[in-house]
Amino acid sequence: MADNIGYLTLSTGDVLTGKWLYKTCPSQGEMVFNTAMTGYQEVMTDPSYADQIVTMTYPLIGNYGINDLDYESIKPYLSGLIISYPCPTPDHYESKYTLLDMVKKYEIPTLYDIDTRALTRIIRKSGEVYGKITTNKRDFPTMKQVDSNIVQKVSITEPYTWKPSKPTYKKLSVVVMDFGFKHSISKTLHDMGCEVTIVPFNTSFQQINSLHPDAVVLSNGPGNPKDLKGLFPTLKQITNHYPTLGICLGHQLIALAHGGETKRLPYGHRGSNHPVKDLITGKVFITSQNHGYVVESESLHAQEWKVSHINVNDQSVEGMVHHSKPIMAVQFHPEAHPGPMDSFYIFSQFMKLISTTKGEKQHA
Ligand SMILES: NC(=O)CC[C@H](N)C(=O)O
Repeated sequence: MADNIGYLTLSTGDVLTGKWLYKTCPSQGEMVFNTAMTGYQEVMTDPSYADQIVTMTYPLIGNYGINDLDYESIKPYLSGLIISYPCPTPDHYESKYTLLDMVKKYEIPTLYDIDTRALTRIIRKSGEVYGKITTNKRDFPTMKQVDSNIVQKVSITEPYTWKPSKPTYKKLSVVVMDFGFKHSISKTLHDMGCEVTIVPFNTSFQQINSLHPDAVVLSNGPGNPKDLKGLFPTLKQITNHYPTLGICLGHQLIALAHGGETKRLPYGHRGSNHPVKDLITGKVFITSQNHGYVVESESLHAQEWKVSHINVNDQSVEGMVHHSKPIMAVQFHPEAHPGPMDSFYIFSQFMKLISTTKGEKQHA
């Protein structure tokens, strides 16, 4: 049994002992924790977790299995998975595979029987923690930050278009810039009747113009938004020209491209029950979140931007709208998956924004 023992060594000097669910190592990453009780398949396939070792705080993982429907990307990009108990006997009508099948298929280094509560306390206390999944308890992580080219590793290289199955009378076409997009974003737009074209993260303004879209979405994605500095002038041009929705990394990129600032949160927001207040309606929504950085509200030019949403727990910026241009952005995940659909209305608002802008252009 001793050869089933594996270690998670941390940049804090701590060593946690667990058992291998799938042994492939060593593997390093930024340590993050997700507090969702369900949605492990969506979490594992969300490209925003690239270069990160994800700890699930809910103790039972794998209990409803893995299906063919809930992939958020074609494959997982996370560096490792840390859990307490992997359920070997899933039960759900859509389940096709076990958690073990999944980690084996995609070769995700996975340790179980780890005290995930103790680990989460270390991450919460220390803030920025890096970890290594290894067979040697004296083998500590050398990694100090997520790769600054990580978006390039997860973005598509060739654009593709998804025609609507039931085109609506509005016939809206939307370009999604892929910084590591979750499939639920394009699926939601498609379900709303849009033609969706997904383009690589470094697509130029001219290339986007040649597609004649009605609107652009800047997707979620991994890493520090400031690492994409070279794209800010292009993103400013794009967002000044087209109705735009930014989601998570996309939200941060819009703020930076327009002269705002972002900062690192002490230990991030990752889970399915983060309360967010819509400052325009005064309503509070339970949202799905996965981010380590936030936009600094004081950095936004007040003549141009209004903070539209804040996090109820720590008052951080969760959304912004431009005063005169059709640009809106949210830090949380309105597409959910995993998590509640409470903030789905963001997509409806975006559709309205596109239609109004299109109508104004036609009447001009
Ligand atoms: N889900 C995301 O888009 C994450 C954005 C960014 N990588 C962050 O951690 O803040």
